[in-house]
Amino acid sequence: MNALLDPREMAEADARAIEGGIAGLTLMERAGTAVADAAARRPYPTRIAILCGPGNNGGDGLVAARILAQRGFRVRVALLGARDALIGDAAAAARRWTGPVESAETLTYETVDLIVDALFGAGLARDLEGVPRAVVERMAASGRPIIAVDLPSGLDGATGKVRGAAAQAVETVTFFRRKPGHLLLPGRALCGRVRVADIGIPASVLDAIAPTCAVNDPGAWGSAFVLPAAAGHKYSRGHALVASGGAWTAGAARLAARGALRAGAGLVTIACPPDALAVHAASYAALMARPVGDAAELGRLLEDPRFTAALVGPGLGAGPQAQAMLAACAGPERSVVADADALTSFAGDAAALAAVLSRARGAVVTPHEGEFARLFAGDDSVLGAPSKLARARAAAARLGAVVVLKGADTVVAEPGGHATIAENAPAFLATAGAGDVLAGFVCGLLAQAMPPFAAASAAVWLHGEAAREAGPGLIADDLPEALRPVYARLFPSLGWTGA
Ligand SMILES: NC(=O)C1=CN([C@@H]2O[C@H](COP(=O)(O)OP(=O)(O)OC[C@H]3O[C@@H](n4cnc5c(N)ncnc54)[C@H](O)[C@@H]3O)[C@@H](O)[C@H]2O)[C@@H](O)CC1
Ligand SMILES: Nc1ncnc2c1ncn2[C@@H]1O[C@H](COP(=O)(O)OP(=O)(O)O)[C@@H](O)[C@H]1O
Ligand SMILES: [K+]
Repeated sequence: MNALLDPREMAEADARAIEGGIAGLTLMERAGTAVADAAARRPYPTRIAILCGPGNNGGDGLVAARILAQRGFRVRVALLGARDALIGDAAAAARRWTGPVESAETLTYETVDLIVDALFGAGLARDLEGVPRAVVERMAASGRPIIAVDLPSGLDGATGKVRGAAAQAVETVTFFRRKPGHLLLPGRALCGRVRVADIGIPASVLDAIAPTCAVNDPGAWGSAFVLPAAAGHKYSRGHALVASGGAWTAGAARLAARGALRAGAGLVTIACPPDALAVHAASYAALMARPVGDAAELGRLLEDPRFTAALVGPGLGAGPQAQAMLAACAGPERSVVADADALTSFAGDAAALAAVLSRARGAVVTPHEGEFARLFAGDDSVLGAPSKLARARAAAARLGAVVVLKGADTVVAEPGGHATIAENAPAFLATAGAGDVLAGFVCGLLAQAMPPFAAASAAVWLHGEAAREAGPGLIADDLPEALRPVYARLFPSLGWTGA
């Protein structure tokens, strides 16, 4: 698992490494060396200004300054605050810097080729105001390339939000593990390229910290991924049901159904109003279609226990009918995915949605920000949570279900607080129907009995990879097809031998 550490967990990792016998100053020396290496690799960075803050982030900058000066670069150090106010390891790093120290407040950039931003890192405690904010804003306005130490100063490592001001970096050097703020927008965009430097903190410190947030990649869910078994048959791979709207809005369900089938469900049936039957039956040979007039008929169809997962929402139309369809799908034998109109049907009434979902074997909801805001309207403890990560976690706890909060930085969270953050979705994935395919991927994985949190995370990652595979210009129809080469790479990496 590729853990992401919030600043509190990172401080604990530092502390545990120090308890284990690695001096804090040694960690700082390695951190500063990694920053110096990154600066030295930039094209022609002969004149480097290093802006150092009052804490250990500034200490890293002072170490980098010394090393770069030793390597022959023309280095200027500019400090925010008084030199004799530095304490601990940062004070020790300052003693090892024998050159002049300017004031960050008055620094000018005419003769600077590269800036190292070592003002604030994990210790950012409040919004930047006054002098620190002005320093960051002038640095940002200088137009010079900036290498950020740990985080662009002013960026909150836990939330990915800018607290007052932050300067766009071309590169960010962080230590040991990335933080949620490196992946959550706007943080991800502000960091530029992120390098993770090994500063000698042993990975074993993570056993005690037990981080609950991870990068969404196969390391987060690969062990739960269900590979086709030699002795399997189509029913053992699960039967997914996708509820469709009428003939005019049937495309959404078709995209989802095709996604579920490509994701590996053994069978996929579209349940649709009779007027849409012809369009579904004629569209895609591998899909089955069954006419279902209302929720009661859907319930009767689902008396067949071989239906292992159901998706309700895409193209369905919001209202009591969609609520009843979702309720008909939620049973102890079956996992459900509630998307789109199924979520809007419960606008402002998340408790009612939670009650329905609680009857399902497993439940995943897949809102985009608009659906999320509608569903939790009036619930400030969810909508007012400090980050996208915190909102998704609060929503998952409220619903007792896995929440996929979509966007360029899709967060998947489960009620216990575990979460993944995606970083592989290309911007061209924002296209009509892409969300329907994603819901279908989730449903297809749930149908194969993959646990909901793993299934939802895997679906989001696969969706991003499929988009990359399809490339710019993609439309939603391309996504299910593009899953095949993604699976062709993924399966062997998970130990599948083709048997
Ligand atoms: N031993 C360790 O803990 C290590 C820490 N490292 C570095 O240390 C950093 C964390 O150091 P610190 O915990 O000292 O924190 P920072 O150096 O990030 O910031 C803390 C300082 O900034 C001040 N401050 C916070 N918010 C402010 C605001 N809005 N306006 C004005 N002043 C503000 C605080 O009063 C404090 O003086 C990491 O980001 C990393 O760069 C690395 O050297 C690796 C080892
Ligand atoms: N800027 C972006 N970069 C990458 N992926 C994005 C971006 N914006 C949206 N997405 C993804 O595109 C999909 C859009 O889904 P959704 O909003 O439900 O659209 P639709 O209802 O048209 O299918 C989601 O998976 C979302 O995560
Ligand atoms: K910084």
